[in-house]
Amino acid sequence: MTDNKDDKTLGVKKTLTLKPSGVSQGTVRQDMGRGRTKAVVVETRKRRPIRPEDDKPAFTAPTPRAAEPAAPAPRPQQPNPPATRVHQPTQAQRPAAPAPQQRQGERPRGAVLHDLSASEMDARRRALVEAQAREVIEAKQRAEDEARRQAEEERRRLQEAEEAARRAAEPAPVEVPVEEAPAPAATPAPAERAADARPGISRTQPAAPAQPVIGRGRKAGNEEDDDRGPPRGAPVRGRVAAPAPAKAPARPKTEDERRRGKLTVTTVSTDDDGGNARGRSMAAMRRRQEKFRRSQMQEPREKVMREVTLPETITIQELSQRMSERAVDVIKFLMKEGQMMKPGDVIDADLAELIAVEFGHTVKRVSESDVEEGIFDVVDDEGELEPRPPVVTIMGHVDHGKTSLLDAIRQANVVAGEAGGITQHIGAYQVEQNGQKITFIDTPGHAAFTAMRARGAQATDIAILVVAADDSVMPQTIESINHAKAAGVPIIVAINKIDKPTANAQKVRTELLQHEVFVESMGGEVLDVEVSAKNKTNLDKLLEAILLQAEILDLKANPNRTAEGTVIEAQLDRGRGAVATVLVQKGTLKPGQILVAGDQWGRVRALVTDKGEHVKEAGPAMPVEVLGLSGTPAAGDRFAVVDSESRAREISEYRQRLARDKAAARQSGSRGSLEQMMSQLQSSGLKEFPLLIKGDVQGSIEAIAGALEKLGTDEVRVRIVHSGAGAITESDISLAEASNAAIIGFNVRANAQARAASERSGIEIRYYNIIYDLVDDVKAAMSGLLSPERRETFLGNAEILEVFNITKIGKVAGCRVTEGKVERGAGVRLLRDNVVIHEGKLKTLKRFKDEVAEVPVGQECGMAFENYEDIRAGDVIECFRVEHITRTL
Ligand SMILES: Nc1nc2c(ncn2[C@@H]2O[C@H](COP(=O)(O)OP(=O)(O)OP(=O)(O)O)[C@@H](O)[C@H]2O)c(=O)[nH]1
Repeated sequence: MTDNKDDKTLGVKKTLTLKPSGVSQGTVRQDMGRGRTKAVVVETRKRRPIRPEDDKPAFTAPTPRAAEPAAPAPRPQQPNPPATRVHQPTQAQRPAAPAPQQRQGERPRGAVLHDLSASEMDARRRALVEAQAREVIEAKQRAEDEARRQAEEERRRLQEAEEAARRAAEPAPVEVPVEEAPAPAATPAPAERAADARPGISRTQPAAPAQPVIGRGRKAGNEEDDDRGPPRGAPVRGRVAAPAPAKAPARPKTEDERRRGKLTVTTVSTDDDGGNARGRSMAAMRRRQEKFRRSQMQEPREKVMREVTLPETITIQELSQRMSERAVDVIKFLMKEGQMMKPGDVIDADLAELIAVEFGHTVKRVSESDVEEGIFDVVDDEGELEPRPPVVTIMGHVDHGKTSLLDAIRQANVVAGEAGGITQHIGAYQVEQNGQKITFIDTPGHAAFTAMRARGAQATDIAILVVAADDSVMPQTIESINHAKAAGVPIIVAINKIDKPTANAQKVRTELLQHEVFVESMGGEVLDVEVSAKNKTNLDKLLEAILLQAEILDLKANPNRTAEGTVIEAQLDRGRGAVATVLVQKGTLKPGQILVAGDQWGRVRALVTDKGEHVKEAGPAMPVEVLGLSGTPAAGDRFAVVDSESRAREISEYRQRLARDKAAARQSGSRGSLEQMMSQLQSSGLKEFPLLIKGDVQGSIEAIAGALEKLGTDEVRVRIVHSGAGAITESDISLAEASNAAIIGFNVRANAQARAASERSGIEIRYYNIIYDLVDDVKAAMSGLLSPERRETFLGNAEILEVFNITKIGKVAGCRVTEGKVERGAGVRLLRDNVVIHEGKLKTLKRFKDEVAEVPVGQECGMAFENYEDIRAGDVIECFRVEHITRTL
């Protein structure tokens, strides 16, 4: 059926399709079997020009054109057909071959044509021409669409199947020897002609696989030859099929091939992307997208220029924040400059300015002390001032009766409660006389407290100089006079112990003259009162003298403003945290306010008076305990209320830096443990050795510092590089390391990081709980008489998780060993907030029900102390071993 139709068409087309060249192309539909068909674009190249003699018409055509394609194409010889390289042979092509034979039999039709008139013939011809032209165009269009669709499908399939699909596709080409249609005379159907127009495909395609085997250049050359060389109709099948298809994509196309745009499944699948993109995988696509995204992200943001306020020192983090830059960028910049730093590192203003300018900002350098501006020494209007109680400090030589006198006044017996009779803690309290309040600051009289006394004098309005009538003026009496005079504080002389038979008040007055203290009875203005603390004699007179003096001083303050004052003492209280005894000097302090005290800050949690009462406010000249600070400030530090936490933090950070700088400034070049320093003292004649003292309360530290200072001679003395209340921290170790100081812990312990740091740096930490032991040790060392060393080895720490009350045994701590190990028989200490609560021995060490010799880290155990039961969950049990080693220098 199809054949007949073709025949008919061919017969007509023969007269219409004379093409100038030997190349034509089109699409043919191929039967794929099982009802599937596929359109394939083919190209047919005719090698030999059509010779006129071949076009012998079978019948006489009325038009010249009819004569052209008449020659029946001799069927091409089988060995030499020009191969139409098509992936699948087209069925449509095959019928083309027998066409000439069939045309032979059409002669009768031609005879009929002769009977038609010329006009009829022309009309028919035109109609045919037009019909065919339409058909050709439509067929071409369909063929192109189909080819595109097929190509797209194929490409997609091939991409998915990658190499495997390609391999399957490449070797498959079926070489269809296309009959050498002798001329346009063959006049194939339009679709066929389109397909025939691409015969070259078949010839070039096979060349590709062969190439990698021998050599690209030579092979390519051969192919070129083959393309042109073989006689018309010569089959190229052998060359086509042979090559390894896997290598095909690697073969570069020849220029000729590109120009011709030959189409194979492979080229169809690749050419859409220009051929090169064929191998691009999804991963590559994703990488490309990712790269693009990154490049987008890395685009510089729009810069916002800022004026960055720079203090003298600043952390990188803070600087970054002020510049609104990322700290990591600042660190990167510093890395480029060869400096490895962390966000928390402190840099000086010069470097900070360099960085800020580099990041495109301007800087405004300020003095660090600016942060305190407007906080302290705020001047009040005269009209706002109200009378306030006087603040009195009692000063004098040791044992002249200062505490006794204060006790007598306060009607409380503090002396009896003091360890060794020495006042170690400074207190402050208020008493009332005739309805008027007087604030007393209890500065201990021991020589060790010299420094504290000096500070106390600054906070006070009136100094009571206690001089024992039986002892008269002594060195510390003179020192006290000097401090009071330096502070511009008026003195009231209390001549104590007048009850004693050896008392000589007049001698005291006379001797005071030598130190420019002129009492009233000697023609001066200094009030003097003869008292007996023991018998409470003339205490009223003393208080009246104080009030009289206060009246002369006309003491006033504005209670209606933010509070400001001085820290009298501070300590780390077990359970209450940091507790600071402060003296409010201006304004009124209230709970909830934010306080900066020294280098510490905090929100006031509670205010407690000297009598233990919680109060809602503390006005001028009122001493009060403040709870809620982040740490313990130093005695003598000034405090003030600020409006925000950030301000408080800023000020406290500034003050911490200031303290660090001061400490660093004090550091010396010497280095070593206590023994090393002592040996250095002896061998090199070193004049001083540095110590860092940490204690449980400020008072103890002052006592230790004073005692150690007192040991000093013209040749050698102790230099305290730093002292403070609280646990020994890593920063203490680094300071000790920098200044080569030994560390003394008085009733405190080093935390884990500090211990590790001390081991690393070889800084010795000595623990004491009795001042005299400490002083004796240092004294012995200073005089070169070293007793056997008591070396303590830290074994481990265990945290108390729970406390059990067991009948007959008592309290047992359920613990987990958090560090090292715990040994039975070793020494143990109970630590609460790193402060030693108890030191002793273990009564029991159990794992489950069994008594064990030791418990390693990570395990849980039960522990109970000998003769001690005040244990709480959260406490830490420190386990240590003690060795006594004879010292050798
Ligand atoms: N006879 C007599 N003895 C007194 C009097 N006042 C104090 N004492 C004694 O003097 C000794 C020292 O008294 P303290 O009050 O501790 O003297 P202090 O100046 O506070 O001493 P430190 O705290 O060590 O600086 C004690 O033994 C008191 O009993 C007094 O008025 N008469």
